[in-house]
Amino acid sequence: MDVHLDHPITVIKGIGPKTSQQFASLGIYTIKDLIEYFPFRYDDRKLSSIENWEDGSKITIIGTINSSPHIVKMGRKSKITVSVSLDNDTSIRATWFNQIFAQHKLLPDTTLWITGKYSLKYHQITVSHYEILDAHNAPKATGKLVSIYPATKYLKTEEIRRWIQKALEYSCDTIIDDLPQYLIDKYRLVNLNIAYQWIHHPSNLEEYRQAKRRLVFEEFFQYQVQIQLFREKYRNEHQGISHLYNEKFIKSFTYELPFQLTKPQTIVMHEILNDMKSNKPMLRLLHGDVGSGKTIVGIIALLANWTSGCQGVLMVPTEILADQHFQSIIDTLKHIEVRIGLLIGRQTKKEKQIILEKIANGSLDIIIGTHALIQDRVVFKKLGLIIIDEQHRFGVQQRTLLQKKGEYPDILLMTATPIPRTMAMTIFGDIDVSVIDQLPAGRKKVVTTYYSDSDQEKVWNKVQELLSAKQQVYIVCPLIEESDVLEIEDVESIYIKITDQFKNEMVGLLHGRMSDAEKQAIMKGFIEGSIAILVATTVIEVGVNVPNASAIVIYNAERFGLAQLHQLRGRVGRSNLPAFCFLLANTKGDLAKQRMEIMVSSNDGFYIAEKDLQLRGPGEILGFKQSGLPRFRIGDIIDDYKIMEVAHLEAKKFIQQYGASAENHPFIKYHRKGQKGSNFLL
Ligand SMILES: Nc1ncnc2c1ncn2[C@@H]1O[C@H](COP(=O)(O)OP(=O)(O)OP(=O)(O)O)[C@@H](O)[C@H]1O
Repeated sequence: MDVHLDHPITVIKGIGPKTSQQFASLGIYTIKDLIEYFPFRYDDRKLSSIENWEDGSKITIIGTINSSPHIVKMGRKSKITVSVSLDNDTSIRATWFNQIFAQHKLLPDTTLWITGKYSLKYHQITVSHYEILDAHNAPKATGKLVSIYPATKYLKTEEIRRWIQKALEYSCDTIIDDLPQYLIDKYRLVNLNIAYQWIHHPSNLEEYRQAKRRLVFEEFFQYQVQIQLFREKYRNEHQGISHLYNEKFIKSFTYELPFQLTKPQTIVMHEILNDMKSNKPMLRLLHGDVGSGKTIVGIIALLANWTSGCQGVLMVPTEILADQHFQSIIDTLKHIEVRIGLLIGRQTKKEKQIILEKIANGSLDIIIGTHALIQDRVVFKKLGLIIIDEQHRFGVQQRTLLQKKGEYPDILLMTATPIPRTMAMTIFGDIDVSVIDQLPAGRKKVVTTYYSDSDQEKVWNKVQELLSAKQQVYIVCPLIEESDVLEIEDVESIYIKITDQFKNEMVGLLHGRMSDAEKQAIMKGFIEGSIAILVATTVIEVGVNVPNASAIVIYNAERFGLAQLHQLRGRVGRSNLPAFCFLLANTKGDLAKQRMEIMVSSNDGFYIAEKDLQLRGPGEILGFKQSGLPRFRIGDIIDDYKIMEVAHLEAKKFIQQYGASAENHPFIKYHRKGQKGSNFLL
């Protein structure tokens, strides 16, 4: 039987219901899914010649056991040691830790491959992998670069490797390479079949590089064609709503604001209003550093939308933010008769029912909410504008579902992720991008300093001084990635310490495991000023706006990505008050010190992200990793950005050449079938 890439993995002999279920938990259903489950690293298990053995390095040898195993057991721990003679008449000691079950295999005269860490002092190898030499079969996973896959409790990397090998054997005759030939020639890409073989079993680094280059190009090109086609269609083929908004009203509203819009805010506002006026649906990304004043621009768009007789929504990622925006929008618009509603998960069934009815019969004009807005039950009378705040926190499907609740409504995505404009345009396939690149006048730089643990006294003195001046303070607890439970223990113990230290102040505690009602009560207290100190985990990271908070203390700052520290720091300096950020950091290493220095020297999100990138290596900065930029199977937007640029340009040409029929090109069609649909902006 011919096996094709879109066949289910169960066509492979040996994959039964149990294994296929285990693969399903990794999102693997078809042969293609399996083959495209790429290794995340390679273990170099090529035979190492003795002159290259260095203390502490990983080496691979072939040898024959020449002693009986010496076994030491300590409770559940164990150690097996044998002597292994090598080709050159010397011997080396080999030690296995905690592999007591191997003792029956490690018998004298057994010849085996061994990979492990070499100790010069003891002339010993600590075994991480071994394979007994089999006269009939080549070694399976040694003597070469060995691919290592993300494994699970049930599917070990060896097993995954074995099934992928089978899948490659089954399908190698039927794999069709339909990437346009001119691209293969122009970029000297290796054939798809070879790329699959090499990515799983490279003989050397060059094969790996060539395979990866081909597969990344393919992935990015296909992504670019699809999003560019989508955008073309969304913008050009569909009639959107031409908002005939009340220009005079908007003008006088902006005039009466308690502050003057900054120049970039004004420019961006006009860009958005022009899009809204046009009958093409808007699809725009509004990008601005923390605290640059994106929200007011969003509010103006919502008002314009309302004056043109449509409903508008603002969707935000957390209930804290929804509450906050709801309150502040009501406050900003208190002299206007616009009807504003809130829809969030915490509301009772009855409350929700009332809101849903009002949304459906058009008696609410602006609705602020969380994911709750996406549910089927939410039906709008006339949805004209969607604003999504912190857009990267939403999945693509969620955004699409919201968009389908209207007839090609205008869409404005807002983000503070520090990605340069041209990069955003490339990555998102020429989406329109607006940037607010200036903070409101009068904003002072947040004065940032870092302290070692032993130096904390100074920080708390300054905090006391600010509290005495009736200002408020955030205290952010260490980031503990492995465990929510530990994080809560930490935040609670810091809360007790702070309560004890500042006996005369109200201290609030906020973390992710609290109930929504508790969180809301605490946030309300902090916003209204009855709580002076807020001890919190990173739940306050995005969007929280309490202008009277003038200082933020961040524990274990060295554990955070700089982009994330910048976001956190953005919680202060949101008014004319002088603002302070105190980083409590363990800066023993040079790198940690350098990173803290960057925070001290700059308040510019782009600059910080760039520096973090340089210092920690591409793709590693938390801000980027968490930012929800589209994720790919093999390509990495940051590491492989050059390929993304090329793919972006080639996709543009491809669409020009083929027009709308581009989506029927076998290459695009084929991939679309296999596409899991998670990579798209919309
Ligand atoms: N032009 C302006 N002049 C003075 N203050 C302004 C101006 N524009 C906005 N503000 C105020 O600045 C504060 C921050 O604005 P906003 O919350 O919109 O920032 P943001 O860009 O959404 O930031 P974040 O990404 O951190 O949520 C608010 O208190 C807002 O009222």
